[in-house]
Amino acid sequence: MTAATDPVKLMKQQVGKAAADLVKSGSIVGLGTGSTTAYAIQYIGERLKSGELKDIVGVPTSFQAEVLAKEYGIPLTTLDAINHIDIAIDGADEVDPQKNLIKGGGAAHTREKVVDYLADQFIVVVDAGKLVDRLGSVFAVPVEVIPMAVTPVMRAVTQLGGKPELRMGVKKAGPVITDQGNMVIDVKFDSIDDPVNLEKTLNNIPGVLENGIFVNCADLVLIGEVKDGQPVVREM
Ligand SMILES: O=C[C@H](O)[C@H](O)[C@H](O)COP(=O)(O)O
Repeated sequence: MTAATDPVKLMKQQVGKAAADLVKSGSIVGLGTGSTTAYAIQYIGERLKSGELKDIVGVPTSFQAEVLAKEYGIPLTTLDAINHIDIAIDGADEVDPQKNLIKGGGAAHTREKVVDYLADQFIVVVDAGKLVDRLGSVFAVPVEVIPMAVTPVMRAVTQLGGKPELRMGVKKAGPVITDQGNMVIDVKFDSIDDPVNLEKTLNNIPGVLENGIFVNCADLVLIGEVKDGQPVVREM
């Protein structure tokens, strides 16, 4: 693995590697999405290539994860072909002290939620900048919406006290389109006091497919930090 030099990249790389080290031979592995998980996927591939790891099969949570897994030689499967997932490794945009998460900065939270909740062990990999006292402090909640329902869903989340913004593409005119062909509304709340209920309330709005609040799901949160110029990984 090429060493990263940027401190944030270094933290992501170290924490991704630490999670990849927890994967055992013979496992079915949920492969998350994002820049941190990308390092875990890379390192799982390197362990497979070196023969240290054998008989791994991955379940990708996005087109990005699928492409990376193929690049690093990780065989893939689908949920139709398996009856469980041993371990899932995935990033997050915010993590609170109860290990509740906001995910979906890469618009992949719908498939991630399916895979991460199915896993016997779900490991979250983040750099220290993702830790918050209360969900919603910094990040908006990504809400995947079917295209014809964007306007009524924006109205409904405004009535709940949120400030909605349709996520727009970068280097692409128009809105971001998810792997499912839908759109994403980022909803900023001043404060999320009850993530358990907000997750359900958002998903009950007609036209919403899934939102990025993950509660009671993470088993282990690994945090990458740089201390005295050295990358370290600690458990939450
Ligand atoms: O949709 C994307 C995912 O939920 C990511 O896992 C999340 O946004 C964290 O990504 P990153 O590791 O790039 O910060």
